[in-house]
Amino acid sequence: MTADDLELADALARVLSACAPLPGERRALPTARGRVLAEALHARWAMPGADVSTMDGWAVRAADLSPGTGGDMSSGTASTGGRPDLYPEPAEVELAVVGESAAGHPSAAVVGPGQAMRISTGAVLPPGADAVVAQEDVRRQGERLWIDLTRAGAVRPGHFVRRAGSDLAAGVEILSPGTALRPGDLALAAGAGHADVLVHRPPRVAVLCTGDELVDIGCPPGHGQVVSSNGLMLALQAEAAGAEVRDLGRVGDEPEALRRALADAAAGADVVLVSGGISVGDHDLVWPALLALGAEPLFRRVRLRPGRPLAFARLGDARVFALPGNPASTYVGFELFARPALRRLAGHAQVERPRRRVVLAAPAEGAGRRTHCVRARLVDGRAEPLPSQVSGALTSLRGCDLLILVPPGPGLPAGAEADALVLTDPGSE
Ligand SMILES: Nc1nc2c(c(=O)[nH]1)N[C@H]1C(S)=C(S)[C@@H](COP(=O)(O)OP(=O)(O)OC[C@H]3O[C@@H](n4cnc5c(N)ncnc54)[C@H](O)[C@@H]3O)O[C@H]1N2
Ligand code: MOO
Repeated sequence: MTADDLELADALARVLSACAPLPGERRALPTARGRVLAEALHARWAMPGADVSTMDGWAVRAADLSPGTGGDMSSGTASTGGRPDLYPEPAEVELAVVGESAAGHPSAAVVGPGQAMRISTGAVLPPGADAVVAQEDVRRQGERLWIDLTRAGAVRPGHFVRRAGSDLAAGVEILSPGTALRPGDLALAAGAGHADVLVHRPPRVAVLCTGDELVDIGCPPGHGQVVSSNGLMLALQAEAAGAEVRDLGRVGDEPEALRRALADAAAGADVVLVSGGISVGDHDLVWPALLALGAEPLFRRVRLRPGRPLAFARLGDARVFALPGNPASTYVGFELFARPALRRLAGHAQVERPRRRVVLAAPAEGAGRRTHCVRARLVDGRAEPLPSQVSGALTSLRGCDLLILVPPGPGLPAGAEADALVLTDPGSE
């Protein structure tokens, strides 16, 4: 460990200062899910555009249904539980049927005193009417209608009516810049008059694995060989973070080939993710290759386990993350640094994984002067470190829900509290 090793927060700050939201592009709504809005959206019209019924039933004048206001209170037979009642409330009001207002077919006819118009859910309230009675609360015979007041209850103006503009007034802001668009947001944009939106362009990511020992997925490894699983993992992690990924496969530990592969990866990419070859061995050639290509070094190592030899540089327009080849180091390095970079480029306001204070179900080992990023599962609300924490062990990533940030020092006992980054919400996927 050297004085050059950066604290995690400092390293992340350097990463983020090299990333600004990418320019906007217009997208049709069906293709904008998950994208981040680069403009404020306003309602092009009020919603609903007119007073509409919320029930299938009858558009009426509320005054006709209130005793003593002129409706035909035909049968004063309200139930009084068998007792004689000196002032019986009328149980029914009789109205005359006039026309229909159906959804998509507003009626221009006026509902006059003593009249009711057939109306469906979502249909425009006709002129003259100010309330709706549900069809379950009436009886109809030909052109006559009797409203059962004991069932309908107090029918005041606005009863079962959704007022014009009650959802949204015309011109109000409906979605602000920086909103990550979800299906409900896009439905709102559509309803309020938009067919497309200005969203940040997604970051373009190139993934490259290095190492003479690597063989392709599906090939049985020979003696001393390993399957190159990091490329797949990084491509999927980057895709899940909203990036467009170009997987360049693998390149051997040969300087010229590596330089060519890195230059190719950087061309047209916003971010390059390189796995392996970033330690200090004779065959760790990624850093020298980046420097030879003229990359601007931004940091070389971080106080992190797994993932100490994690380097960051700028090569042309691309930000290059040189991630250590051990699978857990690659995984953790992506989560802590590359994912926030991709989210910043994509325009998200919240770039880091949500943090949660967790209680440890078992002890978590410390990593000396480094933060130990312990892979863990969430079990009954407690953080249970996965059995293996070896950076070269793929099993140390199996079912990983959380990255517990064990501070530098001797570690934490069972029952202790620690901050953790939440990777998944168990049961939600
Ligand atoms: N003298 C020192 N040696 C090492 C140090 C150090 O500080 N001084 N750091 C160690 C640490 S910590 C790590 S982490 C590794 C990082 O090494 P590299 O980034 O150079 O990675 P490689 O040597 O290329 O590979 C390490 C390991 O991972 C396997 N690997 C590589 N690529 C893939 C892939 N695409 N898919 C799956 N597995 C991969 C590789 O076979 C090795 O087993 O350096 C330590 N050494
Ligand atoms: O830092 Mo390395 O990633 O511990 O194995």
